[in-house]
Amino acid sequence: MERPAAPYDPAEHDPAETRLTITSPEQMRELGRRLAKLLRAGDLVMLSGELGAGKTTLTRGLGEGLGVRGAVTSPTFVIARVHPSLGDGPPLVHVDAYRLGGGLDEMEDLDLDVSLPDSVIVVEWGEGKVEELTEDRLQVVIHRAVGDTTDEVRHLTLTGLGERWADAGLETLTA
Ligand SMILES: Nc1ncnc2c1ncn2[C@@H]1O[C@H](COP(=O)(O)OP(=O)(O)OP(=O)(O)O)[C@@H](O)[C@H]1O
Ligand SMILES: [Mg+2]
Repeated sequence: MERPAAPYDPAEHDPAETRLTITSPEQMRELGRRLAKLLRAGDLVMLSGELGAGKTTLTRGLGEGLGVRGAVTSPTFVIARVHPSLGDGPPLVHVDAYRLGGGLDEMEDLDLDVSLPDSVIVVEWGEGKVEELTEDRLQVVIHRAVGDTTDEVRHLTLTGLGERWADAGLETLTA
């Protein structure tokens, strides 16, 4: 008799971590297009980094790579925007959690008319607010060189948490 596989225990695994340096907005967008190829329905991507770090620029590339309708812009007047797929892929739900005070409950109340498990969800400013959506998530932290505001260099750390990301090929993004 075959033994059932042991359940995945996050405590026994190091999170998958990949570091990257990006030198222009175009390259950030290109990274988004490539990262999109690793994403699938149900994925949660959390983007952190200060104002102007490039979170929305990266999301624009994600939208292009996923082949969704509508240009990704800063959701200034809305908390979340749904971009349906132009093909048969998952929709992109782009959330700006900056003004999402109460966290997830509020997000469920947004009445997005989309099934979150069937979507790729990308959240800006989501720390402490959306983690409970899923144990598996990809955290992207964007650091900007301090002091030089004209610098286009960004340092990224991508951390894949949970079984979903254990073997997802994040390291291929550095190539
Ligand atoms: N390497 C880079 N990657 C991304 N954006 C860059 C880069 N270099 C310069 N920029 C510029 O920085 C700005 C990033 O803006 P963006 O809206 O993507 O940031 P954000 O992190 O979403 O900010 P916010 O917190 O206000 O939502 C753009 O004007 C972009 O042209
Ligand atoms: Mg933004």
